Amino acid sequence: MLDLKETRGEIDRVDKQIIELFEERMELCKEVAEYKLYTGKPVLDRKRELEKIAVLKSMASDEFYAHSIEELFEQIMSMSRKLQYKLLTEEGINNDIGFDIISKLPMENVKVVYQGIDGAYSQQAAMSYFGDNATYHNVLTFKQAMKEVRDGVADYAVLPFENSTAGIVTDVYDLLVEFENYIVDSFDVKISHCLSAVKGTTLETIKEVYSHPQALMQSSKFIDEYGWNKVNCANTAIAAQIISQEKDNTRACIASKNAAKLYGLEVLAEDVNQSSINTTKFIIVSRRKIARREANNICISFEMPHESGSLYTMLSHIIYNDLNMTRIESRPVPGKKWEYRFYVEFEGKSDQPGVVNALSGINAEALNMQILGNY
Ligand SMILES: C=C(O[C@@H]1C=C(C(=O)O)C=C[C@H]1O)C(=O)O
Repeated sequence: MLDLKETRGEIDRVDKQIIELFEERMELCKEVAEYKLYTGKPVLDRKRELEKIAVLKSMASDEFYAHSIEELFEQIMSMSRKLQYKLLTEEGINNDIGFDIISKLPMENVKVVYQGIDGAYSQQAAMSYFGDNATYHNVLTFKQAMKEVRDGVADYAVLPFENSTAGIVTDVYDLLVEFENYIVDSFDVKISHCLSAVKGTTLETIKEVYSHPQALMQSSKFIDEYGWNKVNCANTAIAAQIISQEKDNTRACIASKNAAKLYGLEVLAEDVNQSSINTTKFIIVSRRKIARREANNICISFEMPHESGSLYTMLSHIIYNDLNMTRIESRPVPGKKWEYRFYVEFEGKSDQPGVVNALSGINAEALNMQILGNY
């Protein structure tokens, strides 16, 4: 029988050679990086990589090894690119992610826009964040809020980003890519929904419930128990306004207690959301590319070639630079069937070397990378 210790000793000897050769290869890659630094040639040369892989695979003695060699060299070349991004970053290339670092968001006499009407949760969120020294106005769509921020009509928009029960607010995710505005802060608001209707309505007379799709989802258990139809509205407060105008006791709405009061409705049931920890994360959006000094979250979006392993390759930049990923979401790419845009959030600051390395790597290797904010 073979001696395990002896064979392992042989493996150790081979591994030492692999390390020496790997380091020798990486030193050569540094020379390539230097060449690229002077010529401005991009780090990634996928054509060269594919040619190399084909040649290396043809040197393998069987199919199994050919496959392993492909994986191994994909990794080795990925390491070599990461080293090159790091060197270019150290030389000041790709360093300027362009955020102005500020100590505090300007809050005095600012114009704040929210979606919905009086009594909307977004209004409540906006007022709790900016307080009495801001002026507030509302628009009917998230897109209009984004436009007003872009055009300077408003300094900030306060938009819902994600709910702990119903998940992400997909329209807001899409708009963050469509508009060149930036997330500058985020905060949580505890949400408690009420079922409200005009006087004379009871749980027995109701047939339809009006609200925003998110609020309907968050209260679906309660609504479905009674078998009521759900009717989508642009906003919970708009739903309350419609119910108060229609004066029809087959209809009710899901909205805040505050909205019920504002539109003269009676509250028939409180806290109808299925989760008692129902919370919505709101974001503050600005057209200025600013980041608070203590901001420690970065959100990016990118698309990728439709190839096996491409998401893995993108995320490897985050892992390699020791960054803690806190969110990953995907949305369909407009006009492209079954292709997705990814949204990745990780901890870090825009001027941190590891962040700069990761962003330059993803920017070079993904399609349409955008930094959505450092908040
Ligand atoms: C080293 C280079 O940079 C990258 C890494 C490669 C490698 O490690 O072999 C090949 C092509 C480039 O994507 C190069 O351009 O030669």
